[in-house]
Amino acid sequence: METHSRVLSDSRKPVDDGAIAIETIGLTKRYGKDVLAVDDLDLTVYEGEIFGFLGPNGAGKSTTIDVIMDYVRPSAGSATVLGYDAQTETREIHERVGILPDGYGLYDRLTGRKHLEYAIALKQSDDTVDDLLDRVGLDAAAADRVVGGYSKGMMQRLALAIALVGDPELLILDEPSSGLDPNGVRLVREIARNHADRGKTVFFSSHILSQVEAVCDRVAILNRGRLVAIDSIDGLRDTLGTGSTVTLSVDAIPDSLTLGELAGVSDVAVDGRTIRVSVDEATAKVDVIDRIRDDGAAILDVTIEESSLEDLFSAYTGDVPPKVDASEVER
Ligand SMILES: Nc1ncnc2c1ncn2[C@@H]1O[C@H](COP(=O)(O)OP(=O)(O)OP(=O)(O)O)[C@@H](O)[C@H]1O
Repeated sequence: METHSRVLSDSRKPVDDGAIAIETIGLTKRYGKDVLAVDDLDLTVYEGEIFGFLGPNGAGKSTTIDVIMDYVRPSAGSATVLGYDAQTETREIHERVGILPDGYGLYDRLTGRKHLEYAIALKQSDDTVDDLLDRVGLDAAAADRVVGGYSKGMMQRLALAIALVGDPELLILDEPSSGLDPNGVRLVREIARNHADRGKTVFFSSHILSQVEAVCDRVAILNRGRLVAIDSIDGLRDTLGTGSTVTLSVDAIPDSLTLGELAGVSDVAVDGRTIRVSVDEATAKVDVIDRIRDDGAAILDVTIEESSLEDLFSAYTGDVPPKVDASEVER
């Protein structure tokens, strides 16, 4: 398989290259001699974007976030957040950023309410606890219990509420959907959209493509510490031709099936009264449906399966991403 070692060009920059929310230049982080967690990363995120930061486990996403929040120091390169230097103007950054970290950092013996009260005091915000609870779907009774008894989903909702305190200019979400049920996943998306609709920035880090693609304007793909692509999801799919599969049930297979002639169609397979069509251009999906009707078949059902993150990763890196054993990672 072809390996894309260069960073593909960005086909969907905001029309008006507005103010910059996050910028890293040559950012590099080594742990000891052997681990190169982030490797010469140049990244620009614009204000008002929902920016997806995608990569398999161990790609360096959390380390990048750790550097831009000054939780760890880079080995080389620099980062700015909202125009402030990540290393020398940390206070200014922390006042303006809300972060949902990977791993909750919550205290078992404190109630959810106490956590929020502390966060509100720290940010000197006029938010109310009840309003924040409401935004993340935690009820008041749950908030009065200690966090030690919370489910993973409840902890994630509480951590999200803490990130929202003070209505930050930049919201950093590191694997925000972990532990959440589908309603919680939807809630994260709504919160991200609502934030961006009000001109604020969301940096959404995840290894799950479906969650990123549903909400992000642009994405960067990180692999083994290196930026391998930065574009919209559709742009990535189009560039790579990893495309989607359209599966159609029809009343009868037409005598002359002319789908193979369509631009953007790479493969057609027929099984009984099911037609499976691989397309490598987003616009070809609708053309496939039109053409089958023109060929004389009635369509009874259609499903569309987009290429998975694994397909995209494989296309960019030429191999399956490495899995990192959590026990190997000292935090
Ligand atoms: N404190 C540390 N000491 C040593 N190595 C580390 C440390 N933190 C991270 N690493 C290593 O750096 C690399 C990048 O890890 P990082 O956690 O940034 O990746 P990630 O993309 O966020 O993945 P995940 O989603 O699994 O957290 C991995 O190889 C990891 O083992």
